[in-house]
Amino acid sequence: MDVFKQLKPFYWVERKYMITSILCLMCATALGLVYPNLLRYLIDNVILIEDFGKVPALALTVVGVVAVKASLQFLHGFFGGRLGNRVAFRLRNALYDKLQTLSFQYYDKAKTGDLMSRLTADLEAIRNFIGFGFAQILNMVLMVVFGASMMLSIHWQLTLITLVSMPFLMIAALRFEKLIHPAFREMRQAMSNLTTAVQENITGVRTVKSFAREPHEVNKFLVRSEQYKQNQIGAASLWAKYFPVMELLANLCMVILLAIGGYLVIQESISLGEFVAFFSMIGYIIGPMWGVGFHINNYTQSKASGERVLELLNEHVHVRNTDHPIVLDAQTTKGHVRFENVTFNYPDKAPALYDINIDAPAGSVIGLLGATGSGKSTIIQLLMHAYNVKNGRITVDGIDIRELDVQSLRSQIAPVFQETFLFSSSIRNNIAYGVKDVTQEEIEYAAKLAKAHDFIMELPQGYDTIVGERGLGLSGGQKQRIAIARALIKNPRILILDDATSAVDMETEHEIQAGFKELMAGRTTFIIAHRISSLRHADVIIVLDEGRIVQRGTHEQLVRMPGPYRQTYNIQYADRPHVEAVDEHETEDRTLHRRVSR
Ligand SMILES: Nc1ncnc2c1ncn2[C@@H]1O[C@H](COP(=O)(O)OP(=O)(O)OP(=O)(O)O)[C@@H](O)[C@H]1O
Repeated sequence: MDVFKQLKPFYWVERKYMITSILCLMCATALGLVYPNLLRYLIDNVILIEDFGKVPALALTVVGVVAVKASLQFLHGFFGGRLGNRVAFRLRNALYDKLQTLSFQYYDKAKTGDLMSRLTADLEAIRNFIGFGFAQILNMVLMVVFGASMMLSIHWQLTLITLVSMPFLMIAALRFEKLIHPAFREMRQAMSNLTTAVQENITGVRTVKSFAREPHEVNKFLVRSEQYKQNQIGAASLWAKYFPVMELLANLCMVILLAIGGYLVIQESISLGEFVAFFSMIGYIIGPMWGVGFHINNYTQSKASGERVLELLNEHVHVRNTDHPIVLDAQTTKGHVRFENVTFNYPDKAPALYDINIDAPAGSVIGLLGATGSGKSTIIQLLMHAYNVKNGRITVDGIDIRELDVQSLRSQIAPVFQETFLFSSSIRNNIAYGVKDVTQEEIEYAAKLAKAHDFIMELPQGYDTIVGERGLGLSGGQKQRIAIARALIKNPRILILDDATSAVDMETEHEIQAGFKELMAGRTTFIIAHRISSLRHADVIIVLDEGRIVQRGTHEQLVRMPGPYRQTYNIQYADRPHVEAVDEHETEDRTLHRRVSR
């Protein structure tokens, strides 16, 4: 019950729906008791004494009771539905909010399929249980209490004899629940495997096709589909066994009742009316026994779902604001960035950065060069406060970024990453993603600077063209240019170009960079690139190797020094005369040389 205690804030605010729905169901159940009593009255006080004048009144009473009971059942469904949906709505929004606050560290390990199922299937299980399951369990208990008390009040000995097979019914139901519960769990797992296969296949369709792995994918799906089928068949055969057993035990009650009750009527120990009422009341006890397995299963499933939902809601947020965060003012922020003795490691890994010191005055351009895995992107991630720095500090305009409001810090930074993510929306919306209230002119201006305007205008619907999921339908370079326009429109103090022009050809890169010049003016810019041509104009170029800064200086300085920068330069400009003769350091640096050149 601890799970439901923790979920209380989500359903307790809707208690008026909950209480009304439960009350309606209880009243409907209580009204059900009127039928057996009417029957008893009809037989004993009307038919047996042939006083048929009372029949119309009795018939009208039945109609009235049926109408009221139906209305109550409707209200139970109506309020229960409202309750379930409103609780699910609150939970869904809370989960989505939580997903937004969770830090990069969480997403490094999170599984898409698992998160999706928490937001859909698990929420659905909770919605059903809170909306209906809980009331049904209460109602079940009530039916047994009402039915048994009434039967006891008519003839307690007959009640006890009739209910002799009840414990067996109960045992059978509980045993069934024990078997069906793991079967359901396996079925859900099999379903999840199946959907993961489909999801990965669709997402990676290009890889599948280009490696001609369709038969392998079909086989993989067949195996999982077969597993799901087996689970379904297993569950169906459990149900198939359950029903006859329950039917047998329930009918045993009836047989005992008919035999002993009939005998008692002949003996005139009970009246015929009482016997018939008794007979129709037995359903009040047998019904809940049938359902007990189903309801317990429903409860355990929703409890498991509740645990999964709570696990996500209670997930630790690694990067969060301090109690009194400093909000960066967009007007006055200058964008002076400093890294002071920053050493950083990702969880459970060796440090990705060692003792990094960078001073990037407002408006300067910093180039970052280094082999794959040397820590360039990590520097950028840390600047965006994606992870917490524990050793050393990073400041913006002299303020430690841990003191800054995370949102306000990130609103001053516009990144263009290696991999461009586009939403399945119009190109206009994709460019305007990071800002509110933006005009068409501003969008076009940004697109022109990013050299995206011309190709956008060539599309049949121009800026209204809907790009497919993750930007399918556009070339890598086109996607990147949209991403650059998206960063530009944000008008940030700090601009990050993380291999931003890697997907465009040299000529376009040249054009974009011409646009960058205008754009970078007055903004602190970090450029990560593998092409010297992208960062040769930087004020300072920092060369990284395995998390350490190994060289620092302007292009002109670095190209004159022996070391990885000059080697990279020589490789990339191989068709031009080498800057200087290869010296003795060159041989030592050969390994690094290969790594840097990528
Ligand atoms: N999210 C992460 N979780 C754990 N380790 C990571 C994570 N991101 C990067 N690393 C590790 O940190 C080190 C530095 O990676 P980083 O991405 O900063 O390199 P990079 O220089 O940007 O490489 P590239 O040029 O390939 O983008 C690598 O060893 C990498 O495996």
